[in-house]
Amino acid sequence: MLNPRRIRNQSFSMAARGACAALVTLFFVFVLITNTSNKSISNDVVDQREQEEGQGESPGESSKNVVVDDGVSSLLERIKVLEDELSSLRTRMDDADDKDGNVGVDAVVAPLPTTKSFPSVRYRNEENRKRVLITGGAGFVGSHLVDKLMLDGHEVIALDNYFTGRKKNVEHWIGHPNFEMVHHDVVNPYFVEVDQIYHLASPASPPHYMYNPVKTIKTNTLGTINMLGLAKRVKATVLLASTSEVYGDPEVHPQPESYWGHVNTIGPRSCYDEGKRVAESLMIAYNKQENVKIRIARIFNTFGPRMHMNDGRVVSNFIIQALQDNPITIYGNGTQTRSFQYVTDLVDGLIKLMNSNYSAPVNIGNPEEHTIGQFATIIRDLVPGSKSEIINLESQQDDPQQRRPDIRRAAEQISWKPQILMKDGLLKTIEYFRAEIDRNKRGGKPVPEPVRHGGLESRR
Ligand SMILES: O=C(O)[C@H]1O[C@H](OP(=O)(O)OP(=O)(O)OC[C@H]2O[C@@H](n3ccc(=O)[nH]c3=O)[C@H](O)[C@@H]2O)[C@H](O)[C@@H](O)[C@@H]1O
Repeated sequence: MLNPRRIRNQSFSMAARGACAALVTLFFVFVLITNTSNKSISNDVVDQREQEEGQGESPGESSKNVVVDDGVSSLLERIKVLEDELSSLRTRMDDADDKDGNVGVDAVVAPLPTTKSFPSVRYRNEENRKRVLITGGAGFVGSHLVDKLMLDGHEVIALDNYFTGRKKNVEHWIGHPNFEMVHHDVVNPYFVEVDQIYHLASPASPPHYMYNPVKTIKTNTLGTINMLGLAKRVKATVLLASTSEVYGDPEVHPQPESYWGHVNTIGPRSCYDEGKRVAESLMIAYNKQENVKIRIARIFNTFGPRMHMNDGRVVSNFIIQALQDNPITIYGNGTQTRSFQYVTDLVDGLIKLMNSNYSAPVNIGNPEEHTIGQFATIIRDLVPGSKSEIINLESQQDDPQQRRPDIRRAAEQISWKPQILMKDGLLKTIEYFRAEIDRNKRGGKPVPEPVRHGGLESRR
């Protein structure tokens, strides 16, 4: 960054140096002319003598003496002016001393910006390096996918409209020659030459997707059409981040991909559930009709670092509550179940699916299932010394009562199964939120209250 004070003092210093140089030059000129004038004066004496001795006067000689005298005095005047100018510049430079008590030009030299360093990435030649587009690339899952693909040596373009994504999640790659962050909303078309498209853009937390249900539907329908249109044009493979929510409040347990689901088309969750169901239909239609290469991942509950503090989902809510000794809020009686996977397992599954030849939907989730009541106790026990009580609040409308993925297809088709135990993932996530809370407190910012379903102002 250019430092205005530094620039100002540099110009003072240049002016001062200029004035000094002028003074020195004038001094030498003065000495030279003075010598010449002395010579002239002594010549005059000789001339006068010669005149007295009867030799003729040279008419120019006496007038030359007058000119020399005038030149000397004007030079002296000029030197005086320059001395004054120099002294005024010195005063102005002293006035510009910085507030830390440092003095003059030396004090205001700010350090130049250092070159940013990046995590080291694998080298790939042109043939093996893919150009990859990730919609929702600055979001919780998207940013972990960016990390994995970048470290693996690919070129990544991340699109995000920053509704729930944050630049902070990918800032460690900004400026890297293989990475590009683009502010763009997928409801508008986007054109770029790529080999693969991971289409993740959409709010995924219930309070976020219920905040603007029309936009949620547009993102999942128009956004998916735009990405499929792009894939068709540039012959890219497109992967849709679908969801376990396509199964609704399931009547089959655990849920295999063959289960059609149980969704309330007019309930508060339908903007997301039906949005993703249409997105899956669009994928299949573009595949059948236009030959677009497609992959469909049905993602089950996922957690990890970079979840938003006000994400509102159960993992972030419970951890933030436990870390601050606030009541842990169970919606309903806590008998509803979920199965939680750590985000790096999900990212591995997405990449394996993308690089497979499999076009039908695949569940990606960890089958380790707990009731929400049990989960509250697990989290509190993992936060040493937490004094949080566990309380029950009103239940959420259409809240799925049981959820657990059948992951046999993932094992068979893409050789994937989760590697991280839920507890190990939770410990990492607790440390992440602990650091976030400390950072907020140090910055004097309030720690956001956990958001309830419908807790964000709905847009009417
Ligand atoms: O985490 C995810 O990956 C999934 O999260 C949500 O689905 P949901 O299972 O309803 O997620 P949460 O809001 O985390 O709720 C899980 C359960 O915890 C309960 N809950 C949540 C928050 C809270 O403070 N207390 C609480 O009891 C909810 O009522 C629900 O029964 C999204 O709708 C899915 O698309 C997404 O895949």
